[in-house]
Amino acid sequence: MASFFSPIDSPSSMEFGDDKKHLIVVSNRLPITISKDASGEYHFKMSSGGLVSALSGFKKSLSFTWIGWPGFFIPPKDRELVDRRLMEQYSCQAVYLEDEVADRHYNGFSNSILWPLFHYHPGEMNFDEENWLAYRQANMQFAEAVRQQITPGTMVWVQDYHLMLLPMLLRGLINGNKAGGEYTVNEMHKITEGIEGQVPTADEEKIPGIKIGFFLHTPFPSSEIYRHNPPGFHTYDYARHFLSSCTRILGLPTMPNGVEFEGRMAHVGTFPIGIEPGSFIENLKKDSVKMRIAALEQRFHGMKVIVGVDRLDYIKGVPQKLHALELFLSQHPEWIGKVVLVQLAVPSRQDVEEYQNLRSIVNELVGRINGRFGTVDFMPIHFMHKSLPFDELCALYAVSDVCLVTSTRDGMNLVSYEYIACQQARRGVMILSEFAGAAQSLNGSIVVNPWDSQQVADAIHEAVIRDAPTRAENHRKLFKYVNKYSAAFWGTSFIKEMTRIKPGDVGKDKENQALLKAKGEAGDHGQLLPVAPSLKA
Ligand SMILES: O=P(O)(O)OC[C@H]1O[C@H](O[C@H]2O[C@H](CO)[C@@H](O)[C@H](O)[C@H]2O)[C@H](O)[C@@H](O)[C@@H]1O
Ligand SMILES: O=c1ccn([C@@H]2O[C@H](COP(=O)(O)OP(=O)(O)O)[C@@H](O)[C@H]2O)c(=O)[nH]1
Repeated sequence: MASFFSPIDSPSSMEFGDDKKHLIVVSNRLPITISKDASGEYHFKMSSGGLVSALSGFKKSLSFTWIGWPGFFIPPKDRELVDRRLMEQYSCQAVYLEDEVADRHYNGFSNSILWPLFHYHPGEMNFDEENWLAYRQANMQFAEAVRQQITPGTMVWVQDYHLMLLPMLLRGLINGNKAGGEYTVNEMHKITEGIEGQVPTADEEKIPGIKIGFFLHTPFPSSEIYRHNPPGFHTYDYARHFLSSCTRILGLPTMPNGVEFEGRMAHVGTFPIGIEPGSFIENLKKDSVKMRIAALEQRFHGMKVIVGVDRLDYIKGVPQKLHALELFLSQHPEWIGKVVLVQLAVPSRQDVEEYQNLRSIVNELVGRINGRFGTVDFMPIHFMHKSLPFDELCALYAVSDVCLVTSTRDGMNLVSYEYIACQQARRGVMILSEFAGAAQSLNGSIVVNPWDSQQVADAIHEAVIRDAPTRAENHRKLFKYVNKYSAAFWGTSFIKEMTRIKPGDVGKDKENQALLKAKGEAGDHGQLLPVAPSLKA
C-alpha cells in the first residue's frame, strides 16, 4: 500500500550513533513490486506484508539503501530505466534474478521449505535439489549486488529467511579467502559448489570495517523441528531455539547472547518489531477517512464488527477463525444478525500449491457459514480476497469492535499493532493467538489457542459483551506499548547494537558475559542485547 512508504524523506540521513555511516538493508522483497502491462509500460505498486510495513516505517527515521528483488523479471534493456526510478524515488536497488532462479528461490525453497519448517508445518514441505541450488544462486547474486554498494565502514542489515546464506557469502566476498578462510572456506565451497557467480578468490581485496547484521521475521522453531532440514529475533523463545539448535545439531558452544563458530562470536539478541503508529493516527484525522468511518458505522449500525486482516497463508489460521465463529453463532443464536466478521484475505504466494488449496478451503467454509446463518438482509461474513488501500484499511480497523488474530504460528503479527493504533476512539478488544510473537508483548489482549475452537468462541463472546471501562483499561496498556515500541525503535535499537559490538574474540565475550553474570545483569536467561519488555502495568 503506497501510503505505507514515504519515498526518501528521512530526517537524519545516514546518521546513526555519533558517526555518519552508510547503511544498506537487504530483503528479498522490495517495498515496491514492479509489473509491466501489455503496452510495455512499467507500474510500481506497494508490496504487502509486515516486513515491508515495518522497514518502511523505520525508513522514516533513518535513511538507507534498500536492496531487493523487484518481484518480476525485467529484461536487461529496461533495467537502466527501472534502476533510475527505484533509486531516485525510493532509494532502492534491484537485484535482477532470472525467472527460474527467482521462482525456485522464492516459491521453491524459501516458501516451500524454510517457511513451513519455521512455522512448524513439516507436512507442507516439498524438497527439491534444484530449488536448493537456486536458493544458493540467488543468495550469491544478492551478495554480489550488495558488494557493489559497500564502501569501508558500511553496515549491512540482512532481512529474513530468504537470505540466510547472504551474511556468510558476503563476508567471503569482502574478505577474500585469505582472510576469511579460517572461518568460511569449507562452508563457502559447499555453498558455492555448482552455482554460477563470483566465488571469492584468494586475491580479493579486503574492505575494512564492514558489519553485517541479520534479522529473522519468522519464528525460529525448536531444534526438534529444525532437524527436519538438512541471528536478531522477535522474541526470546526464537533466539533460545536458535541457540539450542546450534548446540544440539552443530555441537557449537553457545552463550545466552551468542554462538561461537570457528573462533568468532556471532551475537544473538531479541528485538521485537513494531509499527509506525503515527501514520495510522494521523491518517484517521483526514476528512475522507472520517467520512468513510461514518459510512461504515452507518452500514453496520446495531452490529458488533469483528475484523480479520491476514495474508491468505496457512500460518494465519483463517479456517480456525471461521470454525470458531461458526461455533460462537451456533451457541449464541441471540447474536445472529448482530455480529459480523469482516475478513480481508490478502492474496499471497499464489504459485505455491498449498496456498491454492487453502484458498479453496476458506472459500468453502465462508460459503457454508454464510449459507447456514445468512438471511436476505444479513451475512455473517464479509469476505474479501484482495488488498485494500491504506485509507480503507484504517477506516475498517477504526470501526471494528474486535480484532481477531488466530495464527497457528506468526513471527510477530503487525496487524494486531495496527488495530490497536486505530482504536483510540472505540477501544475495541484484541483477541490474539498465543502462537503469534505479538502475544508476548501485547498485554491487555485476550490470548487464545486457535486450535481450541471453544476457547476462541468464548473469547468472541467475552469480547462482544465486555464493558466499556474494562475495554478502556486494556486499550490504555496496549496503546502505550504499541506507541513506544515502534518500527523506528526496533530499527534504531538493532543498528545501535550493531554499532556497539566491536569485532572481538570469543575469549573477550566470555569474560564480558562472566562479568555481567557476576553483576547480576545476565543470568542463564539473561541477555546482553536490549529487549522491549511487555508492559505489565
Ligand atoms: O513477501 P511475501 O512472500 O509476500 O510475504 C510477506 C511477508 O511475510 C512474512 O512477514 C513476517 O514479518 C512480519 C514483520 O516482522 C511479522 O510480523 C510476521 O509475523 C511475519 O510473518 C515474511 O517474514 C516476510 O519476509 C514477507 O515479506
Ligand atoms: O491489503 C493489505 C492489508 C494489510 N497489509 C499489511 O500487511 C501487513 C501484515 O503484517 P503482519 O506482520 O501482520 O503479517 P505478514 O503478512 O507480514 O505475515 C500489515 O502491515 C498490514 O497493514 C497490506 O500490505 N495490504
